[in-house]
Amino acid sequence: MAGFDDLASERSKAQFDVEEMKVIWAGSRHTLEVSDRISRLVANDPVFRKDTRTMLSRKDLFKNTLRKAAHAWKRIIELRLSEEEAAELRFYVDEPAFMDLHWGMFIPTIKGQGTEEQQQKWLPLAYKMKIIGCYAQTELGHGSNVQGLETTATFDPQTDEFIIHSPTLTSSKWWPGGLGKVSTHAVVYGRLIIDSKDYGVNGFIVQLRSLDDHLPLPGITIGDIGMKFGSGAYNTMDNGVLRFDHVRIPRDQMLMRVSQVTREGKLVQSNVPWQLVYGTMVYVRQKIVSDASCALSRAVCIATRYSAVRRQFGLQSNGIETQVIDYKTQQSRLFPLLASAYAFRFVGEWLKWLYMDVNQRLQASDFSTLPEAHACTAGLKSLTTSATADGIEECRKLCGGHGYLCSSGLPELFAVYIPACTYEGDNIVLLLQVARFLIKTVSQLGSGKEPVGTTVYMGRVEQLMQCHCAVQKAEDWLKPSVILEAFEARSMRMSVASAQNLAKFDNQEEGFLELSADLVQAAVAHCQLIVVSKFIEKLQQDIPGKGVKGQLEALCNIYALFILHKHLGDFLSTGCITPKQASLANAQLRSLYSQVRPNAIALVDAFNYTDHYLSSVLGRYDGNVYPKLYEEAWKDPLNDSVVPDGYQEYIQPILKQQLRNARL
Ligand SMILES: CCCCCCCCCC/C=C/CCC/C=C/C(=O)SCCNC(=O)CCNC(=O)[C@H](O)C(C)(C)COP(=O)(O)OP(=O)(O)OC[C@H]1O[C@@H](n2cnc3c(N)ncnc32)[C@H](O)[C@@H]1OP(=O)(O)O
Ligand SMILES: Cc1cc2nc3c(=O)[nH]c(=O)nc-3n(C[C@H](O)[C@H](O)[C@H](O)COP(=O)(O)OP(=O)(O)OC[C@H]3O[C@@H](n4cnc5c(N)ncnc54)[C@H](O)[C@@H]3O)c2cc1C
Repeated sequence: MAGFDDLASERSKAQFDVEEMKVIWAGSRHTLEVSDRISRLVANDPVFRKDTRTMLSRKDLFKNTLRKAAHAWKRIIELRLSEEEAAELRFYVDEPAFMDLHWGMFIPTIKGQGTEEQQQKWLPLAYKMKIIGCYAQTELGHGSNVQGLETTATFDPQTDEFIIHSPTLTSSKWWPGGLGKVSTHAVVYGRLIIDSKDYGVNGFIVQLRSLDDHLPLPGITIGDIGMKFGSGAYNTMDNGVLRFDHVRIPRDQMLMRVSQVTREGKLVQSNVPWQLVYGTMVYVRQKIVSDASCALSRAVCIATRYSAVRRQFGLQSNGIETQVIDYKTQQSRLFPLLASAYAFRFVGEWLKWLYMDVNQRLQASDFSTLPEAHACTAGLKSLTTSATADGIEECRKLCGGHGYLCSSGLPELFAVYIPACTYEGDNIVLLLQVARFLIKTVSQLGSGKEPVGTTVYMGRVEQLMQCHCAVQKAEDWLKPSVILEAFEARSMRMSVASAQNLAKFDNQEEGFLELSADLVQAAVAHCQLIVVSKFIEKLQQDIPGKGVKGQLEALCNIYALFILHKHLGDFLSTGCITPKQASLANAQLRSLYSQVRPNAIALVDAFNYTDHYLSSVLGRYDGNVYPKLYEEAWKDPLNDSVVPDGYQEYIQPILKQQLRNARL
């Protein structure tokens, strides 16, 4: 039968060791073992079923999410899961919920911005879930501009308390996940006011609801902000609104790692940079980059499997039609996304390392790498989430009409994923941060301050401003040194051009605003260089398993040449390559697609996703698409009755011409 045979035959064609590729994708044998075991545990538990999600009303959907969250917590305790296993379990439950914010932002904020004493007091309560917390930063009037927040935290020396207040409508907290209906506590960001002086934004731990009856505490108005994009999707989350009317908290509930307020009302600064108040965002952005590869690979797995099952046109000699995956247009849309999923996986792995390294340095009072960590997390979060959101939508189109059905899994994945381009920093706002960092780095060239980390290539400014690409034949594009030089030269030249244009302005801030669209492009070029170079670095490691390295090399080249093709204007206008070299790159790309084609199914099998996680009829491991699509359609509540509700009221009168007669 179509599907079963197609995917089995595809699997038999694979030219590499899929089990070893699974290890590379997971990061290690240990991680593969944990994710494999936990994903199956979730898949086999009926409470974690997902198939009715899009049919439920908001209230039922939300209650169902609460049920799953409680069950997940119960299983974590019963099975004595480690922190790593518990995180995997929440991941595979695959339903945005208050738990994400409690574990993903509230706890990390206390760890990163609380003193030892504060950590000792709050963390045990949070770890045992005796309190549930969220991250309340964004307000109705301000999200991107954190320094523009209006909530105030005024020190009262009489009582040794802070008074938390929302002075305007626009100062209402708006968006925090988990806030609307569940959280008992929040880290609230507000302006620290002492003796009428404004000391800028800081974090404060505030209890919101009673631990006895869950009612809001006096002075607190709280609720959900309403339905969001898509059915199901992110509506499992209670994004909330919160207002304070002179709510008092003890002084020791200001997070005091960065600065402290003494009993006398004096502000004392620590030796750590004030930007650590933004630290949780760096942590979460890093996490979002890793998650981008999960979301993109999930969509790509569905679209690739379905493309091998789906046949259209072109009767072959055996009388069957062509698998759509064999069309070159399908390959040129699908395989760059497959390559991007692997590229984002490896850059995410590297970013995790970078984040851990920065953290260790911070503990030892070395703050030197913080600006680079901020630029990398901001830039890569922006690059990977934008590409993933676009990629999921492309996968939907790659699946034709059936991709538009909820049972394909793609509409919900898209709806859940797209806010990643906005939350944790709007993607354009974040790229402008990268641009500032690049302009600063360029302006310091020649000053004796050598660029470090991901900007080290800028130290070779003279060479990169003049070099000529050495490609003479298509295969030359397979050399990592050639690809790297082209990407470095493009990024260098775009940053230098932006800096030169900026220098023409008397007022730098005005110039930055005027040139911001170009600056964003320079930032994108730099971030794409990081992704390409980290993929190349990954290939320099020892990679065991028959044919595994060869496949990864092909994917790395596809990613790089696809980006080159997509941004050809940049490469040509900066003189990094010639039109002839561009056309050779295109020819090489076509040849790489042919190389990947027989391995495509095995390359998505290496993600090791269960059918439960994919939740897609089109992406089923067994390829049994048509019978299951057919079966799925009959489950729709509209099909509960043969004649629909409303027939007698609305359809019958039309058919019986009662309405027309009434008008005549
Ligand atoms: C179906 C699957 C379901 C499973 C679900 C699983 C999900 C798991 C993933 C997790 C997902 C999360 C759910 C969503 C949660 C969302 C939460 C939020 O959105 S929280 C709110 C986030 N808000 C933002 O990101 C705001 C963005 N704005 C800013 O960060 C700042 O305002 C900024 C940086 C734009 C401007 O800052 P500022 O006004 O201070 O000005 P400057 O630009 O001049 O910066 C001054 C100086 O500081 C440096 N800087 C800035 N930021 C940082 C930083 N974070 N770290 C270090 N340094 C920083 C900047 O470079 C300047 O330096 P200088 O040397 O002076 O140039
Ligand atoms: C699903 C979801 C979950 C969220 N969860 C949380 C949470 O848990 N806690 C929390 O505190 N917040 C949360 N947020 C809020 C989120 O962090 C903000 O929405 C985000 O930071 C963007 O800010 P904004 O909404 O103010 O966008 P705006 O800044 O108003 O953006 C509007 C437009 O203006 C542009 N723009 C803004 N500034 C500039 C500039 N300087 N230069 C050029 N263009 C600019 C943007 O690019 C965008 O196109 C969440 C948001 C969503 C959607």
